[in-house]
Amino acid sequence: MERSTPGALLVLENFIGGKFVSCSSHIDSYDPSTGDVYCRVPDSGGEEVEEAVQAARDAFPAWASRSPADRAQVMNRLADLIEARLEEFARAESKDQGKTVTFARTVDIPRSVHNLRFFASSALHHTTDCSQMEPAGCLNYTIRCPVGVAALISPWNLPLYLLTWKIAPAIAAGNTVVAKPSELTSVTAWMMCRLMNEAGLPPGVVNVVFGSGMRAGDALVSHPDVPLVSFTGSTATARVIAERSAPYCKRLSLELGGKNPAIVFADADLERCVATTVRSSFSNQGEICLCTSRVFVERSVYPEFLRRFVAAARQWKTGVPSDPANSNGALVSREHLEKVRSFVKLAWEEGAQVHCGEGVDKLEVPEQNAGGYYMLPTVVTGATDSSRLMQEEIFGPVVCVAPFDLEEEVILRANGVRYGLAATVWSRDVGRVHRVAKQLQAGLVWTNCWLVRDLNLPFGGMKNSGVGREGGKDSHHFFTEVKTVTIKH
Ligand SMILES: NC(=O)c1ccc[n+]([C@@H]2O[C@H](COP(=O)([O-])OP(=O)(O)OC[C@H]3O[C@@H](n4cnc5c(N)ncnc54)[C@H](O)[C@@H]3O)[C@@H](O)[C@H]2O)c1
Ligand SMILES: N/C(=C\C=C\C=O)C(=O)O
Repeated sequence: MERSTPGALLVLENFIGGKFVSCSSHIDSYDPSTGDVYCRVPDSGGEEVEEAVQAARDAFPAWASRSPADRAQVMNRLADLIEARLEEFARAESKDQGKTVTFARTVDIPRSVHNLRFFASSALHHTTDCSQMEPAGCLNYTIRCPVGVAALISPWNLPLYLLTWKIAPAIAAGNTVVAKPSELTSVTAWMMCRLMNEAGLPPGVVNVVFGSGMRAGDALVSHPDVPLVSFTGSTATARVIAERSAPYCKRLSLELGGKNPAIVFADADLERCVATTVRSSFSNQGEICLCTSRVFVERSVYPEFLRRFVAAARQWKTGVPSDPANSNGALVSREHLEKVRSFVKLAWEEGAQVHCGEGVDKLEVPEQNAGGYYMLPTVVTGATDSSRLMQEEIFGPVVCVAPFDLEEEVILRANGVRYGLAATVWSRDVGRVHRVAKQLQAGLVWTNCWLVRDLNLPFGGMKNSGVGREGGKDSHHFFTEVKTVTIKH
């Protein structure tokens, strides 16, 4: 059972039309590092969503008619205000999500600031198409217009980072939005709302409705006045959203789960490869959609890789999120911890080998954190390609390692899952890198690195990992309608 913290709890309110509006019912939110309730999140439903959509509709004409430069100025002010409170945001993100303060301070919050600045600036540089038709004497050109009220739904793993990844391109293009963050991690979105008026954002341009997917989320995606939904989350939820949106033919962007392979060829720089693969497998407790979940290693270097990898995984310290010595904090919730643990249990039951972590090493946390949702980085070998461990998204600090013999074989095995989000290839042979990258079914392929991101380039997944792409031009296209104008001169 979760324990309850005595004393005053943080109580969040919805942000609608530039004002905080209280809600009559709430959902408890837990501090994953202790298991204590520390915050109450509005349990919004149809009524609150209706109010927010109305506010966004009212604000749309004026915001859409502002120049991109004008909109960029407001967005940059919001970025500055968040940046000035970086430490406060980082600590709140850590307490809400379980991640280390170091990770929030160096990744989540700087990246949220960057999202706002990047999309503010990139909106100033988009061009449209133009063509002349001779001898008809016609000039054709395109115009891009904002779509209207955008529904933005985000998950719990990178709360402010993924929310700003959607809010920034949506409002930069002139849309107004109703956002719904995950009910598990709502605090930094609420903190950002507290800065919106000061940044000069007109009331109703950004509205945030907090609550569960089943109530607030469902009301939002099925609202007839919301023509566009950008969703990041699980594939299962995406299917429900697609069904609920279908009667209205809504425009959808779906950024979903992954089962990302890393492929290590014998000529790889093993030292760098091991260090980066430990990071790609376990960063943020393995709770990043881009985390490595399956590592295929060419047989001649497999024993050496495994020895070094297990040793490095043991060095990836797990514990209290505020301690700078720790690389990992706690998983987001008790339910999620149990789910991730169940995969390791399955590994034991199926006769796979667990080399370190869960069930092998001892995790030590102070007495006051005993109720927290901690789990050590866990390395498994001997799982078959068709096993649930090798097929299903685990989304926690568990990685499977397996040997391979041939290039063609490993491509087939890497592609042999329903997902297709990201892959990593380790080799010094440029020809091979190009050949393999081309054949991998993944929206992103990193070679000799991981998580290097240029926001100008498309981001998204193939197969069950998503529909559409976001980033730079792709986000601009998603958040605008294009129209062709023909003039006979
Ligand atoms: N591809 C990416 O960019 C990316 C990034 C981060 C996370 N993810 C994926 O997200 C998943 C983990 O996040 P999660 O557990 O929060 O996902 P989730 O699908 O359970 O929830 C995501 C969001 O959708 C809302 N939601 C749930 N049911 C809904 C419904 N019926 N209608 C509308 N909204 C609903 C939730 O409240 C939450 O805000 C993993 O699968 C992970 O891979 C993908
Ligand atoms: N959207 C991005 C990352 C998503 C991570 C998922 O957990 C990004 O880097 O732009």
